[in-house]
Amino acid sequence: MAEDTLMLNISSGSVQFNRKTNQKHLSSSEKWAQKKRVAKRKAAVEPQESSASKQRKINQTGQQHAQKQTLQTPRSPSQRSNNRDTEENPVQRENSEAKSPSKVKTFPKKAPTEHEDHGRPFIKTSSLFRNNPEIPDVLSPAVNQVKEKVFTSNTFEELNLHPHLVATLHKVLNVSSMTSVQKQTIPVLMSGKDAVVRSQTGSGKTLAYGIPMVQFLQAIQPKVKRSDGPLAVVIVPTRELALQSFQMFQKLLRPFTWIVPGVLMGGEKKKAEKARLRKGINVLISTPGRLVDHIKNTLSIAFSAVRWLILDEADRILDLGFEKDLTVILNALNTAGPDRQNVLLSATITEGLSRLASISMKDPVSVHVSEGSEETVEACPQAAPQALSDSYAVPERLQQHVVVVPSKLHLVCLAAFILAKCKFEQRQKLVIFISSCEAVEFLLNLFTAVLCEIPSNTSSKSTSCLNFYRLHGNMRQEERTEVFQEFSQCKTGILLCTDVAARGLDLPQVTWIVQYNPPVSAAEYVHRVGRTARIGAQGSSLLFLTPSETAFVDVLANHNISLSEMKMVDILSTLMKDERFKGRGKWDSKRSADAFEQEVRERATLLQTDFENYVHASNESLQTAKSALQCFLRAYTTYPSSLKHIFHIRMLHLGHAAKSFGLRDAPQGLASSISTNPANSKHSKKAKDKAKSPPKKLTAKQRVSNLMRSEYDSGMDGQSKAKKKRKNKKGQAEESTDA
Ligand SMILES: Nc1ncnc2c1ncn2[C@@H]1O[C@H](COP(=O)(O)OP(=O)(O)OP(=O)(O)O)[C@@H](O)[C@H]1O
Repeated sequence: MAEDTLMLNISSGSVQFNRKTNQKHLSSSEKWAQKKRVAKRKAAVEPQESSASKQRKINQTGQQHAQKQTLQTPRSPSQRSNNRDTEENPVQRENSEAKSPSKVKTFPKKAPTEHEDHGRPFIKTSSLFRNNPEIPDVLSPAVNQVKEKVFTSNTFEELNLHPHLVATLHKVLNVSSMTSVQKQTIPVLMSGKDAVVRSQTGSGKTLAYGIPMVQFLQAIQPKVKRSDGPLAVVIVPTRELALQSFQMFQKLLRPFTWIVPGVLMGGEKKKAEKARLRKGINVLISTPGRLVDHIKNTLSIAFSAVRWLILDEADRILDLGFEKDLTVILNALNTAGPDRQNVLLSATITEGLSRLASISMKDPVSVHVSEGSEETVEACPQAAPQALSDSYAVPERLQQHVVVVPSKLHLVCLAAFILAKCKFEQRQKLVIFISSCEAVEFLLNLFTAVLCEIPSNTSSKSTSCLNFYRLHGNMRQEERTEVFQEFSQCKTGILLCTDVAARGLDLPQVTWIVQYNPPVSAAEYVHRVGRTARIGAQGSSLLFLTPSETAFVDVLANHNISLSEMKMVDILSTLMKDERFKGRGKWDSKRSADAFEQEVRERATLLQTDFENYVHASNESLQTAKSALQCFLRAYTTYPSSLKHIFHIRMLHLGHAAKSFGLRDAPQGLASSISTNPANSKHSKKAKDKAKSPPKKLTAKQRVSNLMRSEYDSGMDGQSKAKKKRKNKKGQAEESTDA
């Protein structure tokens, strides 16, 4: 750790060193330090068995030198005992390090070495492969995976639909036979009943409600007019999903030009939306918060004609603490309208959903698709959703993997995986889930700079195949829409995103889903992986876990989800194909397995060095990395209490987590800044005062909700009260000027 601190100290002076230019000025102690760094780096990339004797020698020399240093600058007992990387109580450890500025002064500034083979400005990367927790074998328990048949042999002609609607399905939407969920849901909805629909991701739920709704609307006599206002209201949790559903309705309604669809969503100009509402929208698709905003502030919105209410991804809408918004919406609909049909849909039915069903529906029919029970349509089973909540169906052709990676190696492992798929394979489209907007931004910049760099000293092909995109709640709406459309259309690319993209999005031809940060629940796991293997297609997913998180595999098994293990070393060995990360020695493929592994480690270390050099090259990139780390840690504190035994901040090693953000050490004061208990923060008077007052306790649900709200700040319509107040005032002003 002492060396790490030294490096932080060097870089905080924003100095880029070059061995060639600095070497002749080195003093003997500097030369010694340099030798030690080279030796340590060598040891770091060698297999542990073969490097043992070398390591002993280094340790002996190091001990002698350490004695000298101790004489120069006294060190605290806690520092002495913490000199070794340890997994124990990392928060305490980080605090004790933060309190010891003397450690920083222990070493004179050193000229770092340059990597001999590739001319990288090289400072030093502490060993990636030492002091990591042991990687346990992951035994995914055998489960009876729930299977749902996607397609049926039944055609839409059998449903007695308007011929133009059938023609549109064939010609515009390219669909001919019904999926199982459509076969079961459409007749129920055409008979006028309410329904709770659960079927696996990518099984065609949108058309399952879209078709009967359009059939109903086109048949209304006299014909629907714009001035009738909304006859159908569709609520979805994210803006992208709102846009996607709107586009689907645009297609479906093509032959019925008198029925007008419209979308309302956060981030769009309210004034323009008000104008559209005044003109008249018959099928209104909206995110919850924005609809509530219009209910409160737009005079021209009226629900007297509403006959359909659809809550898509209904469990998510409830999860996010949108209950209040939903109550406002339901009250507005109930007081104004005639009888209407209510439909709730999701691939994951939770306790919350059945609660929602009870507040908003009348004798709902439960449609549940699963193998061997294609005809399972039960009337009024209020208890059924609860009973179903234990097992989730995932697409049959989805290959699910898990890889256990120590925190320190997370970054290089993800990078190696991206290179494996997008540089060395063809036509791969990846979606990578990350827990915070800041970390998405950070990784985008880092990967674009380091992985897409075209090396000047090799003749290797351009890495232009690495097409990075990003999607998260802190982006401007126009940018979000643009990225969503572009990524939908691209043949190959990598989307780095938060959970804003987890639900409902139908992104064509996605081949891999990577969960770089684990999801907050088994249900969210199901929705994330559901962005691939849609509508009977093939797809794969990879879940990253640290050694301390492997019990999450059992949580998934409890929902009948089984994963197969991928080995970290197999992912890292992709680096053997990339000449940019070639190690010191000449690599010969005929050499032993040990030598191969050593070369892999060396290359991984070089890649990590590149990341760290990029991060430490400027104060700006350093700050970005630090704040991304902080957001990652904050997100980590928000796992629900039922998963705290697996995902607890106390189980994280902050120094190792820092490595996964290209930082050479955990930033000072990190533990106190992310601590949920103010009593842990001993640095400021304010914090001490705070500690005296009892901490404000939030429930797990509130914490998740808060995180999600900030995550989806605009995307999920989650707005702070103050912001809402301001907006409401502005909205009222707009409304009065409009009117
Ligand atoms: N009968 C069909 N035949 C062929 N393709 C279909 C059919 N019905 C829907 N699709 C297509 O399947 C894809 C997935 O549909 P949809 O987005 O409605 O799935 P979903 O069940 O709502 O998924 P999620 O749970 O992830 O929201 C879409 O591209 C849609 O156009």
